[in-house]
This record gives sequence, structure tokens and C-alpha cells, in this order.
Amino acid sequence: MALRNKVALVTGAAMGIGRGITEILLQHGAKVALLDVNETAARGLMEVLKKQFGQERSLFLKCNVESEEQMKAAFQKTVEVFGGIDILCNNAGIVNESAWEKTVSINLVAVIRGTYLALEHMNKLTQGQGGVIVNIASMAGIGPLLSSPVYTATKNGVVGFTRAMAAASIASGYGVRFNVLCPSFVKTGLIPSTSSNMGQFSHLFDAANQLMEKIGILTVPEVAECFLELVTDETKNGEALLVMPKVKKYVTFPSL
Ligand SMILES: NC(=O)C1=CN([C@@H]2O[C@H](COP(=O)(O)OP(=O)(O)OC[C@H]3O[C@@H](n4cnc5c(N)ncnc54)[C@H](O)[C@@H]3O)[C@@H](O)[C@H]2O)C=CC1
Ligand SMILES: CC/C=C\C[C@H](O)/C=C/C=C\C=C\C=C\C(=O)[C@@H](O)C/C=C\CCC(=O)O
Repeated sequence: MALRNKVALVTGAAMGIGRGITEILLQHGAKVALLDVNETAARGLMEVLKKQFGQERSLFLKCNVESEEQMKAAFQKTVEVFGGIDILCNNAGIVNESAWEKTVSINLVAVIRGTYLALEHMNKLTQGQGGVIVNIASMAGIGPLLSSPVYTATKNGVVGFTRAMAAASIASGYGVRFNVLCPSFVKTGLIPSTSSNMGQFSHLFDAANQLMEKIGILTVPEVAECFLELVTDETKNGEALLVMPKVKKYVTFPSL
């Protein structure tokens, strides 16, 4: 898929991986709607993006992905301003084993909600133009992150949901591709500096840090490049791309 003038919507776009994905989309000529709950960070980023890419290429919409009403309004506004949606990146996520229901709500429920809302606009069976949805899971969507069982569950859920949606899309003729990106640790504000969010697993905080030291840490641009591959390569559908320092690998699942 060539990105020139394509319309993308990115959740959790104000910081970290979402910001990197937004920037790479703009660099390749797409228009981007940035959804985020953090208005201060997003407004600061918008100043930079408008200077760098022009006034009309990006749009910030304050949106908590946990709110169906706010999500619906943001998708509608994106269509009104940019004329449609070609690319969705469900990226917003948190790590919080204490507030585990909120973790499920943001990391999994909102991914499902975003996907269904985007399909209303993209599905070729209902007058859409097709497109591609890339969900940001984690290496913890493939194997267990011992300090964060609920986080692991949500990311496994995102991997399974994405693969099932890809199969459903092929079988139904939606004309929409679905892929999932599974990075190991990435240098962003999400990596906890204390064990306070780990709840009953706080004693395993050091073990998670040791794993991080062993595996190493990815940079945001490395992850954004992998996202770009999943969006632009039309042969990729139903794929889970695992990215670790010096490793980029399409995951092979058992065929049942
Ligand atoms: N940093 C890491 O090591 C890795 C992160 N990931 C995943 O990548 C995604 C992005 O993570 P990072 O960029 O690292 O995190 P981050 O904390 O740097 O950025 C997350 C962004 O999402 C926004 N956000 C959080 N809750 C929201 C909500 N309810 N509604 C709207 N926006 C919300 C935040 O305001 C922030 O801008 C997450 O899904 C995370 O699970 C996956 C693998 C590794
Ligand atoms: C504390 C949470 C911080 C960030 C969350 C983010 O999504 C990063 C996740 C990164 C790692 C996931 C780990 C998954 C672990 C496994 O799959 C284990 O079963 C095997 C662990 C390592 C194998 C590779 C190796 O030892 O070299």
C-alpha cells in the first residue's frame, strides 16, 4: 500500500511508540488523526508536526479509548476532516497489574472497539474502500512476562483477536488486512521505574528487569519501521511480527 494521502488513525499517539508511528506515517505522505487522553503531550507534539509536515496533514482528537462515545466521535471527526480511514493503529496501552480491569479495558477491550468502529468505515461490503489495521501487542503476546500476568493476557488476546479478524476478513470479503506487532522492551515511558504498578507481583519486578537487561531495549524508530512493513506490504495479512534487538521474525503458530 502506498501511503501518499492515505488517512491513518493512531491511538495513544502523543508519546512513545504511537508518536513514532505517527511520525513515520507523516514522513511517507499519509494524513494522521492522533487520538490520546494526554492533551498536554499531544498539543506539544502537534506544534512540532504542523511545522514539520504542514497544517493540514495531522489532527489531534482528545479521546480516552475506554469511552465508546469518545471513540465514535473521534472516528467520525476523522472521516469528516480527512474523507475516510485507510489505516488504523490500535496502539494505546498501559502496564498496571494493580488496576488490572483498567489494563484489560485499555489493552484489549478498546482494541476490539477501535477495530469494529474502523470496520464500519473500511469494510468493502458496506461501501468502504478497504485498508489495513495494525494492532500493537507485545512479545508478551507470544510468551509470558512473569511480572505481568494480566498484561500478558491482554496482549495474547490482541494477537488472537487480530489473527481471527484476518481470517474472518478473508472469508467474508471485507477487503481489510489485519496484522499484529509484538515488540520486546522498547525505550518509552511505559517501562516502569518502580514496582508500584505490579501489585501482588512486585517481588518479580527485578526478574523482569533482568530479562530486559538480557534481551536489550529497542528504540521507537526500530519499532516504527516494523509497523511500516506491516502496513505497506500487501502480502502480509494475519501476521504477528516479533521484533527484538537484532531479531525480526514472523511468528509461526501451530497449524491445527
Ligand atoms: N514500551 C514497551 O516496552 C512496549 C510497549 N508495547 C505496547 O506499545 C503500546 C504503546 O506503548 P508505549 O509507547 O511504550 O507507551 P507510552 O506510555 O510511552 O505511550 C502510551 C500512550 O498511550 C496513551 N494512552 C494511555 N491510555 C490511554 C487511553 N485510555 N486513551 C487514549 N490514550 C491513552 C498515553 O497518553 C500515551 O501517549 C502499548 O500498547 C504497549 O503495551 C509493546 C511492547 C513493548
Ligand atoms: C514490565 C512491563 C514492561 C514492558 C511491557 C512490554 O510489552 C514489553 C514486553 C517484553 C517482553 C516480554 C517477554 C516475554 C517473555 C517470554 O516469552 C518468556 O517466556 C521467554 C523469555 C525470553 C526468551 C528470550 C531469551 O531468553 O533470550
